[in-house]
Amino acid sequence: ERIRDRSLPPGPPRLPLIGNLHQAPTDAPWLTYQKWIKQYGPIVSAQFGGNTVIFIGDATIARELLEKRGHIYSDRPRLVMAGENLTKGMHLLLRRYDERYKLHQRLDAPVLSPRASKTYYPMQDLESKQLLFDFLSTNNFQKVYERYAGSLVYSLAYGIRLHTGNEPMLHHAHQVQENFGYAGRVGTWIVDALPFLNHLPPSLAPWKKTAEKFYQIEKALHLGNMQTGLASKGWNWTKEFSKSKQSDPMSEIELAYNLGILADAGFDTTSVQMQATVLGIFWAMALDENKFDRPLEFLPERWLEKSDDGKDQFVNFFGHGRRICTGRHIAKNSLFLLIARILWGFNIRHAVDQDGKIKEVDDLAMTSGFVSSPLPFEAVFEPRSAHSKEVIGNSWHSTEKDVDVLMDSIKAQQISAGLNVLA
Ligand code: HEM
Repeated sequence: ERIRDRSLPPGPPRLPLIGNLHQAPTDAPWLTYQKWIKQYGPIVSAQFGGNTVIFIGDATIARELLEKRGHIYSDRPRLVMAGENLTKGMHLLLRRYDERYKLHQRLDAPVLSPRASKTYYPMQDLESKQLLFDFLSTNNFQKVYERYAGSLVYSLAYGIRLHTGNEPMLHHAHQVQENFGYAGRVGTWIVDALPFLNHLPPSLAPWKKTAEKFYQIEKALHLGNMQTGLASKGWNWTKEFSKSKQSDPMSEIELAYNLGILADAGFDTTSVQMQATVLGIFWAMALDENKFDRPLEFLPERWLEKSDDGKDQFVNFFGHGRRICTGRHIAKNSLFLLIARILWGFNIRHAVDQDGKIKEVDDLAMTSGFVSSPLPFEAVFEPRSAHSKEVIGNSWHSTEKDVDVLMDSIKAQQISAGLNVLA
């Protein structure tokens, strides 16, 4: 603690060399960071091995720093295991904020703009009709939502629909996400705390073997999907990107990773926990008692009136500034359509046990890692009436389901909206 840099914000006491590494939480880290923010104030610093991390727990400060001064705060720290050994510098989320990152953003931007995102309605319409139809026969909502999200981005990126949610490709993608989460866990890899150890030969650096195994699994997924995308009949992002001049300087594998990361970011996104040197703690900001009355209560009406009480409330659920989620327009359109259609078609109830007693749900129980989602719980989806059941069935059976036809209709829509379509 004596060696703490006095110019840094306050934070928990440190040990020599390792700093706060021994306190690095592997489970629900946001709870520890929220505790530190309550104890030390809205800007907290901690030292994880060689990395200094600044946590921000106030929405106004986060916007001030991460948006208005985004040119300084858009970089990522060095993550040797996840960023270098596993993804070989090709993971968009972990890329330094440099010219190569900007090239990737320029490649993605035309298909993710608000105007382009609007044209994806035919795919969102089809997938949401299947989602409602699936709810007539199952309450397994995790799987139903996941199939929706996966099928939507895989159709857009590669022209691949996921009909059941049991496809081996989805299993492969999950394995990749899991490996990435494991490689990115704070406090797991000594080489993240002491990067010079990465110069050791593989025989003395066992983590390199793990990283290489994970790399091969991921490479096979992205390259295989890109080939399918290029061979598919209809329009898709793979074809569009391969015609873009932004992809000229990229190798085949770099382009495959760009597409793969984009697609995978699009379907396993319950909440993304990014590593950064300056990290906005959404959990603390969204539950800030100074800005929200009774923050843990479900009071949707709190959003109906724009707050004029001077409290700058947290609304940045997709991140801040230059590293903001680039798929947010697609995500918001999906959420609007799904929420409206589900509420129109279904009553959602607690599950009950054999004695008819309600099975309570802990709505704060979440998985930990880069990507975090609710721990499994049960719920019951019941059609609101015989009429809604009939409409759901008829809409699903009569809708166009050919992905190539739908993707070509999207392309036609983009052309008529004046967008520059290359493929
Ligand atoms: C409700 C759904 C979604 C949520 C809550 C969400 C949230 C986030 C968050 C919090 C980040 C990190 C921002 C940061 O680093 O500060 C992110 C990044 C990202 N998201 Fe999303 N996202 C969602 C859907 C999507 C979809 C559908 C796509 C793709 C079609 C997507 C693509 C990406 C990409 C590519 C990044 C990395 C951006 C970069 O670093 O350049 N996301 N998302």
